[in-house]
Amino acid sequence: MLYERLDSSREQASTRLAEALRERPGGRPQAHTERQATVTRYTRQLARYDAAEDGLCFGRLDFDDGEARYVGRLGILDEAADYAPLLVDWRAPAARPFYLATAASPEGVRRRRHIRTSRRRVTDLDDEVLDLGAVDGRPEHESLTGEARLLAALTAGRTGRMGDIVETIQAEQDQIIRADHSGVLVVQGGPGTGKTAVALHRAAYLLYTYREQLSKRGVLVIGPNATFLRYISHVLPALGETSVVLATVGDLFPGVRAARTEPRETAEIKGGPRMADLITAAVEDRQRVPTESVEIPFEGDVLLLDAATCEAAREKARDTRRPHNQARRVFVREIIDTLAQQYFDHLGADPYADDPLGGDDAGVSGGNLLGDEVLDDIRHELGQDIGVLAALDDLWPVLTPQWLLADLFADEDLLGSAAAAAGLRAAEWRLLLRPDPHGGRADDRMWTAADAPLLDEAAECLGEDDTAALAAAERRRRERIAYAQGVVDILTRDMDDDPDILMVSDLIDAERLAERHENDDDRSTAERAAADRTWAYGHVIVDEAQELSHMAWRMVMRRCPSRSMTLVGDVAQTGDLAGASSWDRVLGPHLAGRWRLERLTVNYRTPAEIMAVAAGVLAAIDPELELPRSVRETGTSPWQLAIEPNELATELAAVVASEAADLAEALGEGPDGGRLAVLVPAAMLADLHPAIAAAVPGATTAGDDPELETPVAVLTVRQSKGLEFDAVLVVDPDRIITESPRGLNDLYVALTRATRSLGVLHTSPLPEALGALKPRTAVAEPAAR
Ligand SMILES: Nc1ncnc2c1ncn2[C@@H]1O[C@H](COP(=O)(O)OP(=O)(O)OP(=O)(O)O)[C@@H](O)[C@H]1O
Repeated sequence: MLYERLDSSREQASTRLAEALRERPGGRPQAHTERQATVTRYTRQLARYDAAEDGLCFGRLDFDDGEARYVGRLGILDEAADYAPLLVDWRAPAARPFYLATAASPEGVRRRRHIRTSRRRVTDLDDEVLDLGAVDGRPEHESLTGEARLLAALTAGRTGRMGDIVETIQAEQDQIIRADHSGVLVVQGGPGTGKTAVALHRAAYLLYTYREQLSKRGVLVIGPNATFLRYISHVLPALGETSVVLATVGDLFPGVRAARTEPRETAEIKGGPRMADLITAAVEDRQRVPTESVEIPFEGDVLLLDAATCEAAREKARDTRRPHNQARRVFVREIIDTLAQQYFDHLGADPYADDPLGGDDAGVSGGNLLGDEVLDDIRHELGQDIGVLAALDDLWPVLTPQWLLADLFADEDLLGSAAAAAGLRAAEWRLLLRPDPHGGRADDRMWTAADAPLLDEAAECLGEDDTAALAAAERRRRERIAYAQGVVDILTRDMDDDPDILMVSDLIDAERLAERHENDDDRSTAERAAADRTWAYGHVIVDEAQELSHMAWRMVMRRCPSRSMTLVGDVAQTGDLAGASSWDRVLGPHLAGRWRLERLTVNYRTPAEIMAVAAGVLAAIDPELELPRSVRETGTSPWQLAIEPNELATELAAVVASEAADLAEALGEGPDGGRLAVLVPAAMLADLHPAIAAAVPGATTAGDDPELETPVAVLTVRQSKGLEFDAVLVVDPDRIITESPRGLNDLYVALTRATRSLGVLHTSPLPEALGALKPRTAVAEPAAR
């Protein structure tokens, strides 16, 4: 019955969409906008219906009073019966007991039923009876909701794409998903505790609950890298939400692609708080006062621009406290006024002299023979004069963020001067220098992820040179008003002057009518937001938030002036040198204590046997940090295998082939078959990948943009952040540790990526923290298998 309703809603939406698309809106801008809104509305509806197709209804609650309530992926009402709910959207308050009711606190629920369907057929039911009196055997984990269904979800093979968890959200996760959307919520949780899942479901919940508000401003989800964003990109569409912007920090500066990589130490410097001062100083350094007077040829004469005039103009411009490009208008006006006066005085005093500026009598003749309009004309001429403009550009150039930084990083003098003002040592700022193949000016592919926050900071200091844009906007506004006035005139033309008739012009005047048409923009909120650096999002979610640098936080905060944010992460997993070791320390400068903390404590991904090994590494990072509790055991111990250095590639390839075969046997091949990750020190990736690729032909992925849906992925630890696999092989943990000052954190991340099995292969002695690992005795030579 529910599927029949879904079909009929879908049909209705398709028909309306087809009608809207056939419509010819004609010349009226409003008709065009209305048609676009209709198309968007029905396209979204259809996406929502399609997303609900699998597992439309997945739960049923039976209450003590005999009421039965069905819970599913969207809400369906019975129009024939007073809009009684036939199916409750999982995000609606009425669905909450499905996630929260427990035997200890049943909230009136007698039975919770998990319903599994496959292609519209019910394939399985799990019942939980919450009435304590009626239960013989109580569930093993009292705190788990829908344990059987949950464990089935957790032990299923990985697919290389993250899935949604609406059917099995746990109580501690539900609290966070539905937490009040105002203010900053920080969610700290160890590996596998569902931080990413919770963050994405929270986005879906907020869009459902505050749709009106959030669909206008949009929701931004920030993740650590493009591979991760691809991994999570299906979750929100599967929940029927398509209007969220997914981005890395490197994507947040529109028009720039962070295509280059750089040493960690350089990125660390770029992420530090002193960079804000460095950029302010770099901008100030571009507001110059000449050491000697500048000679400017003008109309056959020579004007003199002295240092004192420039200094005074610079002070006036700086006093406006406007960004550089906007304050420039004041600087230009001051200089041109002075030059104009100089020329005017000279013209009026002695218009026929050969050497106008040299004479003692220049400008001192008392009254000027010429009128003010001449002075205005001179100003105008000076404002167009190439020589004057060149001098102004030299003293206070119009700058884009890209030009500012490209010049700065390419020029030792500029960089050294700004760095000294910001308190950077030479050894530090020299890391920022880069040889510039582009002649000092920016190419949009020359930037790194750590540059994006710097470009954003520069954009704040520089501001837009909006003179031309303001003039164009004013011109467009006048055109719109003229058009709207025409509309009002036509509508009121044939009406009598009867005071009892309400005229259209009584209701709306041309100016207001024009304003209504101002927002003619066919792009979706997400598209407009992604293209606009100054866009203020309605809510911002940051995943792997521990990785963000100080400068990145400054940029992210600018994207969300309302500070309605959800930040999820784990300080024990910080790999970036500029990242966080404590939330307090990292968020303090931006939020001054105005944030609240929630914790997730249960690890759904990693079995207890693997977490026992990871526990040693966590203790080595910081004994105070808490290990999340694993929800299940597999009975399989992680293992270690010592290998001779010169045999690493061959042996590793053989182990990979045998593990991949085991996985395929256990989980089958194809899209739902298992996924194996080989996590290697970054310096060894290029050497090891070919041997592995040869051992499992056609089944591996590696490189800058790995394809996670292939059976075997060879990755650096950094690339594996936030991801998960059925089986994981970690290569040379000792080298992973020494590759970075946060090497132990990296190792902790690597060890906690698996849902089933973990093996560690090493060519040097195992780090002490991995003492609990047992040798791989059970595994024979691959050839013998
Ligand atoms: N309530 C749940 N029901 C089913 N699966 C869940 C649930 N919570 C988490 N999971 C699964 O557990 C795995 C780990 O979740 P997720 O990646 O969100 O964890 P995380 O805390 O972000 O991990 P990490 O910090 O290690 O990257 C995912 O496969 C997720 O789907």
